Amino acid sequence: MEYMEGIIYPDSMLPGVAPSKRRAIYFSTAKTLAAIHRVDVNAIGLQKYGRRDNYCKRQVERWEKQYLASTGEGKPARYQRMLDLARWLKENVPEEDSSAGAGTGLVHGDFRADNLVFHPTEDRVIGVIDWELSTLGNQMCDVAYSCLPYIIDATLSERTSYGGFQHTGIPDGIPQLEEYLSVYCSFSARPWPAANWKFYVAFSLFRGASIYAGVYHRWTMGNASGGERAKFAGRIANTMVDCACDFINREHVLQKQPSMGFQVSAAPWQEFGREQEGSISTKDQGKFVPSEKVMHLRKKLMKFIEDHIYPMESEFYKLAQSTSRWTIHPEEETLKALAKKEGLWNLFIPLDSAARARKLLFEDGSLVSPGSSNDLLLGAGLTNLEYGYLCEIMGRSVWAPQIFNCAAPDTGNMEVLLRYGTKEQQKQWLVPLLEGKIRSGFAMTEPQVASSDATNIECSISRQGDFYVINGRKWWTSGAMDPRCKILILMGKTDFSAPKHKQQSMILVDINTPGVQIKRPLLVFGFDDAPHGHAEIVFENVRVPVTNILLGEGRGFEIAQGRLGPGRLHHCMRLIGAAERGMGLMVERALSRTAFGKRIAQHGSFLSDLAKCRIELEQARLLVLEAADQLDRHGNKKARGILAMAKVAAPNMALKVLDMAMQVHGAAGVSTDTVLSHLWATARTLRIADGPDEVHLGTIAKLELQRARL
Ligand SMILES: Cc1cc2nc3c(=O)[nH]c(=O)nc-3n(C[C@H](O)[C@H](O)[C@H](O)COP(=O)(O)OP(=O)(O)OC[C@H]3O[C@@H](n4cnc5c(N)ncnc54)[C@H](O)[C@@H]3O)c2cc1C
Repeated sequence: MEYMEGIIYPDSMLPGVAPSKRRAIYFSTAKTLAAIHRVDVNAIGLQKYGRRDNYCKRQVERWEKQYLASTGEGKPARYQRMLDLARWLKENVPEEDSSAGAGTGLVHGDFRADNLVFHPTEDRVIGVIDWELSTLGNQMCDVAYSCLPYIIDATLSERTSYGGFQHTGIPDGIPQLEEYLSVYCSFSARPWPAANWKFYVAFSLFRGASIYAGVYHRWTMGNASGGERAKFAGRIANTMVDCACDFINREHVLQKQPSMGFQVSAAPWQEFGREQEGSISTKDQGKFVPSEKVMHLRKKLMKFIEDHIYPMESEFYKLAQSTSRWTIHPEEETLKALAKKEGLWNLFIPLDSAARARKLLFEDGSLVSPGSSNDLLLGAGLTNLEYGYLCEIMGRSVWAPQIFNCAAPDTGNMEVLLRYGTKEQQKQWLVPLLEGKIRSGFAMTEPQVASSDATNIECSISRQGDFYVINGRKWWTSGAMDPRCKILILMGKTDFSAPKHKQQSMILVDINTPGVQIKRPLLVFGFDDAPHGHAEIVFENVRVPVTNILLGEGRGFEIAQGRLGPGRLHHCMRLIGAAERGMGLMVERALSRTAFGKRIAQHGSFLSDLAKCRIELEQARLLVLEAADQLDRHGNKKARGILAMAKVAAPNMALKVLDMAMQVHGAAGVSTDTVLSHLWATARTLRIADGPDEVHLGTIAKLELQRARL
């Protein structure tokens, strides 16, 4: 046991808690119970903690005895229906109770809302208290007991009705009983409990009644621990008995199968796992089967995002919509430190680029980055294909990539410095970028010319002695509004008279150089993407040292090719993740919302649209993985056709899936109350940014025609 700082929700209706949080709280409760039930008691030395078999039989006898001891002559009145109930229970103990096999193990014994401690800011259980009644035995008793709020409201107070959610209506956001049970079944790998549900619920009410009868008895003697509220315990005890008797007499208590379009199969845990991972698995053999190492990182990333980033999203948005929007949320830096500690850092760096930087920067031992191992700074030694499986996960939240130091445009800029930077340029700019201490921008696009054709760029870079002087206007320089942005890679012309593809150069510009004027942040469908932003910037007689040129004058196109290949693919990978998130939210909504008498998930039109989304998503994923594989094996130039295909397919697919997800959410979908609209807006820009669709389609068609001519 240890002290845990957290929240306890004493009322299972969760008054004052937002609906989305209520849902998360209930699902976390179900997962926690499943986790307790999955504990291998032998492995932790608890095999002798109790007898596993005949748990219910023994429990009914024990609680009947307790009841008899708390009621009768000279004590509170004994209720005949309670004794009838005990008899019914003894006669109806499920057969499975007599064995010590599946479904038996660690039992908490008092698993209810106010025995759970939740994280102070995230909706997940961090502690389970009050293990006084724990033992080994039939775990379905815990499950039914945890479902009692649906059947009865047993809070101690003076009321006439004690109906549970099934009587009063489910508070907004709290899942249906069926959903709650499905989550439990999925996470515990237990079959759907319909067969003996009547018994387990009746037993839970019986046990509750016996406990309350004891509380009431102690109150009559003046020593109840619950204070004055204990005076209501007698009445609740009898209400529980009545409720159990009614329950037993009901024809239907739980659907035979979980409906709502999902089936709990023989191995629901595995099913759930597969769903969570999309089509990715290491179990099979084939071309796109990630290694154990990659799968390990993937799971770690997923957990990190679920545990640390999803719960912070609304906080990040709140700051980004406030008057302090252009500042960094302190938690962002904390999470970066945590990600680094967990080895989830700079994963985008391809093997070959890491090798060059390692040689230039670290081999002579002159440069050791304080607090971080050099190997960590240069990523995990992954190929583009391997990174594909990970980058996808980061795409699920617009806030995630930067936490792992894998956000655009920093990744592309680091890639340029890794591949083409001199030792001095690397020391000055690459190292702090790798460490996540500064951020960067890429300034190519100009408002006055069609910038999808970079030969149009007009910004001039002219040499004057030991300096280059830069004049021009750029816009959509992403990340330049970020207070941590210190360096820009600028593309401009060093020689207007040279052959078309030799006029351009790239140069490093310290954002604080005199003459760099940030004019305004641009908005994407109203999103300014604070605190990073997309800036319009004027460069007026900006003087930078000649040593800031990258690779040499006239080499801008050469660098652009190197920068854009992996960078483009990273966008595609993230779009797969954004679409996966959309799918998840869409399904969750469709399963929980009722329109015209049935769940949205039960309407035929939804099912066919959902299936089509899944088909398109899987198609796009395969294309993206294939492109990454070809990039690894053949390089940028040879892989340009498939890269172009992925770049067209991924945003179009993501837009379709996210649009459908928004549709299922109704008006909420187009609001900023869900992440969908922001993910959609970002996906829409990627039909333009990093080259419009038409340019990529042109590349694909050109290659196709060339092939026909060969
Ligand atoms: C959110 C966002 C972030 C961005 N971040 C950056 C950044 O960090 N740095 C940066 O430099 N730029 C950035 N950009 C700019 C982006 O790269 C350019 O918008 C893109 O290259 C297109 O250039 P353009 O806007 O000048 O469109 P134009 O070149 O004017 O093209 C407009 C349209 O013309 C059509 N077209 C163009 N070429 C063809 C063709 N060959 N065949 C048929 N039709 C064609 C297409 O429909 C195209 O959409 C960003 C843009 C957005 C929206």
